This record gives sequence, C-alpha cells and structure tokens, in this order.
Amino acid sequence: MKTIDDLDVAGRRVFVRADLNVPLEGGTITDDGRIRAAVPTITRLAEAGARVVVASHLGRPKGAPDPEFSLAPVARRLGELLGREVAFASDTVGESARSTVGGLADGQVAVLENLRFNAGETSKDDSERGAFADRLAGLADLYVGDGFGAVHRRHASVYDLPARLPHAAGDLIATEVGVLRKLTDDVERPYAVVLGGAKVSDKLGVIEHLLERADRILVGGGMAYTFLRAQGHEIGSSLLQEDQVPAVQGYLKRAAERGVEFVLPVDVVAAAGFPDLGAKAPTEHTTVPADAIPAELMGLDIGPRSRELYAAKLADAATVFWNGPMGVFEHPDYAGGTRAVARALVDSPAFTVVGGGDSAAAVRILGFDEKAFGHISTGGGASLEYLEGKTLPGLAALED
Ligand SMILES: Nc1ncnc2c1ncn2[C@@H]1O[C@H](COP(=O)(O)OP(=O)(O)OP(=O)(O)O)[C@@H](O)[C@H]1O
Ligand SMILES: O=C(O)[C@H](O)COP(=O)(O)O
Repeated sequence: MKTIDDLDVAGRRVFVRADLNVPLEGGTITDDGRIRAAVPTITRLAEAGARVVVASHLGRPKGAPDPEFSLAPVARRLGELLGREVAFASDTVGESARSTVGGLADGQVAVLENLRFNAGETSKDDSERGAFADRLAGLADLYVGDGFGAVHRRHASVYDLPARLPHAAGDLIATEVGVLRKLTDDVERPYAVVLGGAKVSDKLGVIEHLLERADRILVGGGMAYTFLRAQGHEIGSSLLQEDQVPAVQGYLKRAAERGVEFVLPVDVVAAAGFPDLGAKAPTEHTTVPADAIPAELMGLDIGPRSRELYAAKLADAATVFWNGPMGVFEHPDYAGGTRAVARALVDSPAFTVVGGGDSAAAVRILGFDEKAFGHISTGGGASLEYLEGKTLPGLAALED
C-alpha cells in the first residue's frame, strides 16, 4: 500500500476520505475522538502544501440532505483542532462543493457535506455508485484513504473513488492496520474477546471466525439477548435478531465442541422502555436474572453479578479485544456494565484493544484515560471484519 510519502501533494487537490462519524446529541458532539484521529493526516497534507478536501459520512441519512446529519458542527470542531480555518461546502458534489474547493489555496482545508446525502454513495448498484464517484473525482487530483472506521463499506467514496485517482493510505489507516495485524498474526493467549453494542446483525458473523481464534468470548450489550433467546430464555422486549437465533445456536454448539468458552450475562438491568438519552433523567429500572426477563421489560445493561463475572473472566487474559458497549452507556442508569469492563481492561496487564466509534467514545465519556489501553481503534465493524480476515473494500482499493 502506498503512503502519503509516495504522493507529490504540493499544490494538488487531495481528497481525504475520513471517518468523522461522531456521536451527536442535539447538534453537540459528545465525543470528538474520530475527528482528533483524522488530524495528523490532514495537518501533514496541509503543511506539505496540498489543497485538502475532507469528506465523510455521518450517521445513516437516507440518501438525501437531512439537517440532523449535517457535518457542519464537525467541520467547526475540525477547524478548532487543526488550529486553522476550515471552509465548509453545504453540498457534496454540487455548486457549493465546486466553488469551495475551487477557492482553496495551497495548504488550505475544506470539508464537504455528508457523503450519504447522495444515494450514489451507498448504492448497491455499481453504475450508480460509479457515477457518484466520477463526480467526486472531479473535485480532486489525488485520493488519500484515511477513514478506517468505514473501510468495510463498499461505498463510492471508500471503494470506487480510489480507482479513479492516484491514491495512498493515510496515517490513521496505516496505524490501525499495524496494530490489528498483531491480533491476527501471532496473538498471545489466553485471548478474550468482548462483544456488545447494537449493530447486532453486522457483528454476529464475526463470531464464526472468532470461534477459530479466541479462547473466550464474552457477550453483552444488545447482542446478548439473541444469545439468551438462542438458549431458550424469555428476553422480554430486549433487542433481538430473531433470524439469527439458529445461527447463534450453532455457534454455541461449535464453541462447546472446540473448547471455546462463551460468557453470557447472568443478570441484567432492565426497564419498561428505552431511556430518553437527551434528558438523562433518572429512570425506573430493576435488576433481573438473565434467564427470566419479564415480558414487559427490556434489558439495557449487564447486571452487577455479570460485571463481577466478566471482570474475573478478563483478569487472566493476555490479549483482549473489546467491541461494543455492554449497555446503553449514554444514560447513567445503564453505564455500569460498560464502566466495569473498561475498568477490568485498565487493571489488566493484557494487551488491550478497544474497537468502535461508540466503544471508544464510551471509554472517554466515562472518564478513562485512553493511554491506559493498548490501542483504541476508530473502527467498530471495520476492526471486527479485519480480524475476521475478510478483504475490506476500502483497504483493497488502496492496494496498487
Ligand atoms: N441492551 C441494549 N439495547 C439497545 N442498545 C444497546 C444495548 N446495549 C448497548 N446498546 C447501544 O449500542 C450502541 C453502540 O453499538 P455499536 O454496535 O454501534 O458500537 P461500536 O462498535 O462501538 O460502534 P461502530 O460500529 O458504530 O463503530 C450504543 O449507542 C448503546 O446505547
Ligand atoms: O460507526 C461506524 O462503524 C462507521 O462510521 C461506519 O458507519 P456505518 O455502520 O453507518 O456504515
């Protein structure tokens, strides 16, 4: 893979595909980790005299402009972190983008509006994606792929655009791949993996691969309930990926055959509904056994006995990979499980890797020092798919 050093960027328009998909609450960025992670590459390019055109997705808008998902607050924060002025285009490939990019002088930076305001970005149709990539290519001379968190997406700006421009990997991608490779090549054992979060369908598939690699798999967050269901338990109104239940039953069986230990919650913190994450007002909640969640309740965190169990199961690991919060950590009533797992990792002498936009945000929002972890990856789904050994479209596209 080429790096920025292989490109002659001075005076050229350089398209940087970053992953600036940060958590927002009411237009306020609650964790700017992914923006900070994008700074080194952008700074290096600007200092080398490039005209830097930064692009990213934010959230999952439906292929049309939606003010809730505007990158404008992200562009402002990027400017503060870079300590330089950042121009903002109010569209992605339209008049505003063309004039904003056209107005850049050497060393200046612009951010385009959310790539996913255009249906072509995420289209499954090659020609629709290609047509959008052609329009993006018209805005730049060179391409730098640096959005590690999105490299598992076969999207126009990630996959099709680098085929249209001379390209290289940015510093973030180079660092991320360097660290994750350590977990695929020669991992130190016992190797424990902690999985949680809400993107259950995206992440269940990785378990198939982990069964061949990990010694112990701890499951929490929204993912745990599909497992509890697969064991035949009542899970109330908790998050469930019903169509995956047979597959999960297969994973549990294979794990038993292979001697891989699955650790599931023994108790959960549950409530009548999903909490209001805006107000964060105290909610009514209760701790119930994980094998008997009342029909009217929804599991929102792993309970106190599970936290102790998980900490004990992590204590003797030599390597830990953690993706996905253990509960709805954004609300204080349901942050205890995520805090307990973070604490267990901080206290552990193991090589610890935390992957995922929300997982990394959780660690910082809960007040842990990033330096207490071996590596905090900006990629959730991306790091999991990397560990799975899959060919990631955004990395394959950067190869020569
Ligand atoms: N029991 C639960 N029910 C519903 N949602 C949950 C539950 N536990 C955790 N979550 C939610 O999961 C979300 C994070 O999941 P996600 O899979 O996106 O994590 P990530 O891998 O760190 O991020 P990404 O893949 O986006 O980089 C949080 O917003 C949290 O509130
Ligand atoms: O948060 C993430 O995992 C990345 O930014 C990718 O977002 P996506 O899951 O919406 O494609």
